[in-house]
This record gives sequence, C-alpha cells and structure tokens, in this order.
Amino acid sequence: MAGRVLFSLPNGLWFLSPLSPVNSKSNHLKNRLHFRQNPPPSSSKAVTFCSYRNHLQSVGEEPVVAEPFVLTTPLYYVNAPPHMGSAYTTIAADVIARFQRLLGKKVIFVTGTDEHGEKIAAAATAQGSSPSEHCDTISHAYKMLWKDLDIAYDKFIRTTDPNHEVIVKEFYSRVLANGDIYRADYEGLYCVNCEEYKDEKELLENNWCPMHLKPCVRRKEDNYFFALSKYQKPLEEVLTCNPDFVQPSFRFNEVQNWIKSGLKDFSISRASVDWGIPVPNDNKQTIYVWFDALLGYISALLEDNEQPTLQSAVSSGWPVSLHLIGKDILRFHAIYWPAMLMSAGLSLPKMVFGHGFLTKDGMKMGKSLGNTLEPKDLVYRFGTDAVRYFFLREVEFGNDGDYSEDRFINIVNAHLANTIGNLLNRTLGLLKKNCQSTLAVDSTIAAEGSAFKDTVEKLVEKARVQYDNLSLSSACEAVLEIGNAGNLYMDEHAPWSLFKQGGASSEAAAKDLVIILEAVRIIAIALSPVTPRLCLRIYSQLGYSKDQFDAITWVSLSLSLRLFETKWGGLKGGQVMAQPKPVFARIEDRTEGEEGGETTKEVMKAKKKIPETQGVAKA
Ligand SMILES: Nc1ncnc2c1ncn2[C@@H]1O[C@H](COP(=O)(O)OP(=O)(O)OP(=O)(O)O)[C@@H](O)[C@H]1O
Repeated sequence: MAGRVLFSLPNGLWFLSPLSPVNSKSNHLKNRLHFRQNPPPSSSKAVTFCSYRNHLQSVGEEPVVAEPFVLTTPLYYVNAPPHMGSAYTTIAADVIARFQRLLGKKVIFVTGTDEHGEKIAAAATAQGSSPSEHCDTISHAYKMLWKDLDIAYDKFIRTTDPNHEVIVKEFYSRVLANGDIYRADYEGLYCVNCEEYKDEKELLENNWCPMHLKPCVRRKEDNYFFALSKYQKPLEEVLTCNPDFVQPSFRFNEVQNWIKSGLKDFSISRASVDWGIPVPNDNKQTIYVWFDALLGYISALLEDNEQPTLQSAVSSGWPVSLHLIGKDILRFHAIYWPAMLMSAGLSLPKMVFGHGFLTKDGMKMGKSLGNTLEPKDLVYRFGTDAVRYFFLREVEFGNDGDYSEDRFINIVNAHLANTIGNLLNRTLGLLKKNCQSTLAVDSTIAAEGSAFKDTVEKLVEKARVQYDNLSLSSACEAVLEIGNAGNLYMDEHAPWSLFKQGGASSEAAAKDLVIILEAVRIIAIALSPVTPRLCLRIYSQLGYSKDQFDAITWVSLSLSLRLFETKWGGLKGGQVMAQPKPVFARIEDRTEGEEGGETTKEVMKAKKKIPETQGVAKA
C-alpha cells in the first residue's frame, strides 16, 4: 500500500477548475452528510460519530455484541518481494490472532497483496512478463514466506481478484451517490516511481524526487476526487468519542493534529494508468490505491462461492476489530478510510494500530530504498521461532527498532535456549535420574504454601494483560520472567543435592521438580502465540500430544473439557515425562544433522526451500 504513495501525502492538490460536475465541489460542500441506504435520523443536522454509531446500531448495521475478532495487516504492494518489514507486521498480527484464539474467540485474520498501479505494470515490463504474471509471482512469494514464518492467516486477498473489483465498484457507487465524488482538473510535478504528484516544496533541485533521485515530470490530468474536507467534523468526533480508535496513544495525537490542521479532498483515480480497476462509467480512468486496496479489507471477508456484494461481505465480519499497519500509512487508515466508510454508510474499524519501523542505519527498511533484510535468510540461518521472538521482544511495539545480528544471537540464545530451554532440560534430567521421569505428586499439592506459585500466576496474568494491550514485547518479557523465577527457584532449592540426602529431602526435591515443570508448562502456553514450534516441543517433552497442545486455551471455559490452561495445576502425579532432549539449540551450536533437535532440522528444511522464491527479481 505505502509503496504507492511514498513520502507524499496526496492532500496538496492544484485545482484548476472543477470539470463536468459529477457532483460539483461547491454543491457537495453545502451538503449535509447523508447515507444512501440508511439515512441518519435527522438530515438537517450534521452527523456526529456518536450519533452515527447509534444510528447504525438502530438499523442493524452495527452489531451490538462484537462477534469474531477480525484483524488485518496492510495489503502489501507487489512492486517487489516481501522483506523483514512486511514480515514484522504480519508476525505481530499472527501473534495477536493466536492469542485471541487462545482466549477462545473466533478469529478472522486477513492479509493479502495490493496488485494494481503503474509501478506494477513497469516492474512486469522490466521482467519481460505481463502484469498479471508478475502479480502471481510476487503474491506467491508472500504466501511462501508466510508459510515459513508459521503465519496462520484465515484470508488472503489479492486486489486482482474479480470479486474484489465488484466490491470496489459497489463501494465507489455508494460514495458517488452520497455526493462525495467529483471531477476536477489538476496539474503538478509527478514522480512516476512514487506514482504521486509531489508538492514542489518537498523536491530537490531541478525537481528531483528526494526518494528516487530522479526528475519529476510535469503532468496535467483530470481526476476524480473524494470530498474528505466534508468529513472534518465527523472525524474530529470519531476521535473525541473513541480515544482508543488510534493506538499507540502518541499516534492518536498525531492523527488529531493532522485533522486539526485541516483536511483537503484527495484524488482517487488516475487517467494515465491502465493496470487497475476502471472507474465505473469512465473506463479512461482507473481507481487509485485508497479506493482500491483499502476495500480489500472488506472483500476479503466474502465467503467462497458467495455473491460478491458489500452487504454479504460486511455481514461476514465487518467492522474489523483491528487494522495493524506501519506508521507510514496511518493517515490513510485513520483519516481517509473512516471518512470513506462513513460516506458509504458502513461501520468504522474498532482500532487502528500504527507500529514503528524496522530501520537499517536509521533509515526505514523498504522495497523502494532496497535496504531490506531478507526474512528467508534469517529463517534459514536461525529458525522461524527465533525470528518471530527476536523482533517482537526486541522492538517495543509502536516504536522504531534497528536490527543487529549480534543482538539477535545474544537475545535468542539467552532467552529461548538458556532461560527456557535449559531450565526444562536440566529439570527433566534430574527427574529422569531420580524419579524415572515420573511426577511424584500433582503440581497443586507440590506447590502448597509456595510463594513461587503465586509469582507464576501473577506473571502469566501480566502477560495476558500485555498481549491484550498489544504490548507484545512486555508480554514476552513477563513470560521470560517466569523462566527467570524458575531458574532462581532451582538454584535456591538445589534439588540435586537434596536427592543426595535422601528421605524427606528427597521427597522435597521431587516436589521441587514438579513445581518447576508446572511453571514451564505455563510458559509453553503463554509463549505459544510467539514461538509456536518451541512451545509444542516443550509440551511434547512434558508428555502431551500435539492434539492436546492444539486444544490448549489460556482461560478455562469448562473445567471438564479444558485441562490445559494457564492456571496452576495442570500437571498430575504419576504423569510420565518424555526423555530430556534440548528443545532449543543455541544458535552457534547448530550444525547440519546435529542431534538436538527439530530446531536444526527446521533450519535445514528452510534451507532447502530457499530457491523456491529467491529467484524472484526485485522490481
Ligand atoms: N521497515 C519497516 N518496518 C516495519 N514495517 C514495515 C517496514 N516496511 C514495510 N512495513 C510494513 O509494510 C507496510 C507497507 O507495505 P508496502 O508493501 O508498501 O511496503 P514497503 O516496503 O514500505 O514499500 P516501499 O518501500 O515501496 O514503500 C507498512 O505499513 C508496514 O506494515
């Protein structure tokens, strides 16, 4: 999405004269907001966001009880294959989706690709392929990467999908009928690579684009515009009535300031771009990104073989609970999109979260700059869980973060291999040696009167709250603290020496092992949204099957059905643990064919897969 608008905010337009007034600007500015299908209660008053929501509820468009948890990533622009920045948003979305599923919610996780525009056509020509072949190749590269990164999405929407086109056209027609689209002439300096008119103030000498270091060309065309300015007040109200609408809170303030500084109408079509969805009733123009790609969030919701209508798509999960995006496209998601939805009489998303950038030498990593980090390479070298864990734990969600390989290796080794993996391994080693790998008592009995149990329960609750607040790094930290507390407990109690003393000391030592293993069991649930493979291996070591792992929930819904939850008390006396085997090999210790695990095998598997997409040339 962002790839189509780089560094240019298409607000500053150069109006010459309104053309054949689809709805002339002067007229539509006088109009009050109205909604074609569901007119609001009083057409004589400007509609506020709060009254708008009440109105939608009364006509049944806004569900009173939230149903599924629907979340989206941006639809990535297929001008080049994915990179670690695209992977970052998608990993974070996957973690949130997995967490919500653990809470027992039905989740619809939407991702996909934005496939229209001049840059795509140019990239295809440069490759000697057709635009549609090019889109197929790059879109496939995204899907392959999501597979390697264990991204469990529910819907993958491509904007070249014919159903998407139907939805875009219906949406456009609604907004048009609402008097919010008009045609006007404008002229300016155009950067072909940004696919955007630029404000002369932002250009370098001789009108060079600062991003592409190429000259912009003067262009004049007539386009269709969306009357964003009409939504100034309603958007102010959206923020006033809904302080959680934009997260993190400092981005909320940014959005508020943008709105305060005055909203200008924006262009929604291109006359010179063929590779796109034609504007209804004017096939000389194609629809520009915001009236195309953003609609993918809605068309993705269509069920297979369903009539593609806005109504049917919306009834399958709109409004979304969360749009997860990078801060580069915040303005479009937090201002343009809500205004467009209001114009079409549809509900607004519940939250837009704009995270920060992964940077390289302080610059945003991006396809256009080409300063990207290859996620496939990282997966090949370090494994899927290591990549997922590092970026979420290291970068505070919402802020920027720079990548360093040393830091990557240190963090992953210290947290996953040492604190968690080693704790499990040495406990199971002692259990094997002294208790035939069998638990002496239930974990509830073992922990009677133990302050450690309370510590674990508090920390896991802290992790839940942090996941819920989208503080993903803090959630990881809370889980890691359980591991730290477990290691401390082990060192303080020294069960290895208690076993040597025999008698009551030996019994106490056997209980200590149960206590530590129960803590590790809880870690495996709490970290499973972030490192699902590692957590499955931990669960297997604790003697559970994959089916049992797949059935875990965070909170017990029914005591008889949900045995494996984050509450203390899952492990039972007599339960037999598996033979101790490292669940996470330290990075420098991994060699081809090494025993130790699946981690090594996963790395080798990823290595074999690399050629599948590595050959995709950059646009
Ligand atoms: N460096 C990055 N850090 C974090 N997220 C990123 C980064 N780069 C891209 N993204 C994610 O991808 C989205 C933009 O998608 P897009 O396909 O336009 O990628 P892009 O690499 O930014 O493209 P371009 O460099 O051409 O602008 C962002 O909103 C964000 O979700």
